[in-house]
Amino acid sequence: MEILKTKIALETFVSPLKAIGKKVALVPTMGALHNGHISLIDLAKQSADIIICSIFVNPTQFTDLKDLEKYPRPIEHDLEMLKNAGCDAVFMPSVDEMYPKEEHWHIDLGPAEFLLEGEFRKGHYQGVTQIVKKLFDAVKPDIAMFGQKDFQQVLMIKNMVAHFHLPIQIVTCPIIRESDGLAMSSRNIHLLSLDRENSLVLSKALKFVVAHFNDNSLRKLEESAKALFELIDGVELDYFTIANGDNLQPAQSKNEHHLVALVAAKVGKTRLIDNMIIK
Ligand SMILES: Nc1ncnc2c1ncn2[C@@H]1O[C@H](COP(=O)(O)OP(=O)(O)OP(=O)(O)O)[C@@H](O)[C@H]1O
Ligand SMILES: CC(C)(CO)[C@@H](O)C(=O)[O-]
Ligand code: BAL
Repeated sequence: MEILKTKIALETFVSPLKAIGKKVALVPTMGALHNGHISLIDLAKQSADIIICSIFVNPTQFTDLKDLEKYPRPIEHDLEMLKNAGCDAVFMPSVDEMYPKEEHWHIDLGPAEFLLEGEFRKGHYQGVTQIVKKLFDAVKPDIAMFGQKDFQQVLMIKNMVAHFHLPIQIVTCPIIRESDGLAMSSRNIHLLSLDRENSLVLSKALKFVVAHFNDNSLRKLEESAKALFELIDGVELDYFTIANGDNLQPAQSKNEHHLVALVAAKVGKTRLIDNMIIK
């Protein structure tokens, strides 16, 4: 597995492969890898010849400095996991490599930018699309894999790709969960034992809404889900919503084509997100 730290090294690796017609997949990550990330690598292998994983903790998408400072960075373990998964190359640039000079970035991502995560992490999706565009420019992949766990992120990245007319296929990969239902996430490492137990309320509330979808109105379902959070000390709900899966506006009718339940909550000091597609 190649370890590439500069854009020049990346280009030297990838250009000859593209020149002979190899299909290149990019799996962007911030490291602290788990089986959710590995599932993205596995799916990439099914649709491309060369798999490149990027590891970069992108400062411009963090709205909370403490969150950035304590983001886990177990790089040796990550490299071992990627090698075992059959990844061809890892792109792990420094902050200076990706941001050599101060720059302004602002693109129109549509009204969904300001909802949900965009409301609680203001400017987050400008930072995410800024770095993903840089990664796309550096790798020039044919296809890029993203997790459904970051549902809104996939929507924002698709909007960015449309904005720049990039010829890149964006694939949404299913959420990988622990056996008790908790969605795998790099930040789960911060959950102390009681928090770990309490964290199950996210997936339980989502499952409740999916299971009882036909029994009640949308607003009643949301109320019942929210009530589950009130029962637990040490969990602070940011939002629980049933939304239109195409634009993330609160769903107005059960007849809408795509519906998704989305949740974000602070469990102890750790903020978690999760979602389940209803239809
Ligand atoms: N449980 C999961 N199942 C499938 N994909 C996942 C899962 N967790 C993360 N991903 C995807 O992996 C990619 C990289 O995510 P990232 O490195 O931020 O990891 P993470 O676990 O989401 O970390 P955190 O949410 O704590 O930042 C993203 O596209 C993300 O959606
Ligand atoms: C897509 C991404 C790698 C951009 O930094 C990040 O937001 C993530 O890990 O989901
Ligand atoms: N997985 C999304 C990246 C972030 O939380 O910043």
